[in-house]
Amino acid sequence: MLNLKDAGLLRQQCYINGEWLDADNGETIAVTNPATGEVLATVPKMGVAETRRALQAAEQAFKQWRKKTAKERSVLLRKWYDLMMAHQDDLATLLTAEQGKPLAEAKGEIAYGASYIEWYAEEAKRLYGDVIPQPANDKRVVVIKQPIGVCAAVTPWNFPNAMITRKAAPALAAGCSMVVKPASQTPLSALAIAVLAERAGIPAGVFNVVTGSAAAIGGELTGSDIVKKFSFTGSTEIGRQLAAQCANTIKKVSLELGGNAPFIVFDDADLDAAVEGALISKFRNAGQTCVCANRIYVQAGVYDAFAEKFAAAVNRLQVGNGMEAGITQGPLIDQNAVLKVEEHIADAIAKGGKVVAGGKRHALGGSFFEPTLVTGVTADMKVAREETFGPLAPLFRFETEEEVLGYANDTEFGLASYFYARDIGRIWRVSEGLEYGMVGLNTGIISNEAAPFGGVKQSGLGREGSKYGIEDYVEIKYLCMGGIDR
Ligand SMILES: NC(=O)c1ccc[n+]([C@@H]2O[C@H](COP(=O)([O-])OP(=O)(O)OC[C@H]3O[C@@H](n4cnc5c(N)ncnc54)[C@H](O)[C@@H]3O)[C@@H](O)[C@H]2O)c1
Ligand SMILES: O=C[C@H](O)CS(=O)(=O)O
Repeated sequence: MLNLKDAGLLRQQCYINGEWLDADNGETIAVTNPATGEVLATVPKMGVAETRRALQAAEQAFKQWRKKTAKERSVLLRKWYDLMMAHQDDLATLLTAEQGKPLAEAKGEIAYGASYIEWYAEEAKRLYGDVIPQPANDKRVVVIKQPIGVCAAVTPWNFPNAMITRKAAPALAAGCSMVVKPASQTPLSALAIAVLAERAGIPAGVFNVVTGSAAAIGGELTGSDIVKKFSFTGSTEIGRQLAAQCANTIKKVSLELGGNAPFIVFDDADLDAAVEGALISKFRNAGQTCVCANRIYVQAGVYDAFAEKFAAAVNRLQVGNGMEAGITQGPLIDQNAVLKVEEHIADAIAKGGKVVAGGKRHALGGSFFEPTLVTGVTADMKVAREETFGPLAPLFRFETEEEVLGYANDTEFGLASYFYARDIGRIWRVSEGLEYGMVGLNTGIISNEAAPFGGVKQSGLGREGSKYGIEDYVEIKYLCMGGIDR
């Protein structure tokens, strides 16, 4: 079982209005370790009634939470951050156990998730309004920002800590309260975040976690008029559905959805740096991140050299249980994820692709899969249009800058993109030409709390992180004062 220094971080109940509760009917959902298949714990299978009570608690708590000064909220968020970092090892152990990523990556996610709480503990005090030069001498115009109200969040399994704090931190900093539904595969990280919120002194009802039936809970979160802001991170398919469910109550909606990131290597790139960047962008979390390189385009003049170097690097990846030292790739989340990777590999081979590394399920069995590199990939293959969300690196060859920009932008997605080059003119032309919310230039890792993370096209709406990320949690109101000249 889990060897936690602080056993209190492992919770098997939901956190609603400051209480730890079972489902009304006592039903539970098992949480399993994707590396071993063992059952780690169970969590409540809650539904509409419990979710409604959580929203009512959040509504009541909002009334007092919004009245705290920004500085008072900032102090509590900072305590939450300090506790998260103090318990980084235990939180990482819980995360690796339920999600599978290597422990080093899990520790990195805890620090990354905590950094959003740290950032918004500071940003809370800088949520400024405006004084607008009066349009007439008898008037004065002032803009103020007020918390939007009760917020709801639905989050994915691949980053079970950071995808929650990236929403809860700006929400609470702005003076809002929140109800979170984590993915059923990875609820333990969410409940541990709630433990630390409670210990930090964040008042009952301000932060709530409900686990259970996604459709039932999601239906209440998107349908209830108590919820003024709905934030979703997950697939584009589900995001469309939930955004539509929010329409009846005209909620403010933010969506962090699927990606299909191009990773472009030009012939003036630093090839070793490009190999390093492609490796981490593609294989972080076993390829299960929304910003993973999904298509790797290499200019013809350096294609063979890059392919050789990259194949050697892919073959050095170590597959195994993320709890073990030296492991750099854990299991995929489930068998469906394995089937998706196999489907993309088979399709690529059938249409002329060549497997030069990996290519099949790992000898460890279960949902372990060999890190895979396929060359000779073309635009007619599934891997060019669909998000693989697994350890498959497809190499495409291109000749010109104009050609590769056309390939890169030929998708309904627009989240992350990457390219390696050193010519300053090319850097500006390609950066401005890529139709994505984020561009990684000579780096494969772009995510941080100071930057506005988000996508365009069908990769989402809104931004998370940075000064921009808190704006989705406030309403702007202007005061027009007359009679000033009397
Ligand atoms: N843009 C980003 O920041 C970002 C971050 C992480 C993951 N993602 C995307 O998420 C996907 C993988 O995550 P996933 O498999 O958890 O996605 P998913 O859409 O299947 O599930 C996401 C969340 O939605 C819930 N959900 C599913 N169906 C629902 C319904 N009918 N009603 C209410 N809730 C429902 C799930 O329980 C989970 O909590 C990938 O497409 C990935 O690109 C995007
Ligand atoms: O998978 C989606 C996450 O947003 C990835 S990241 O850790 O923020 O880059």
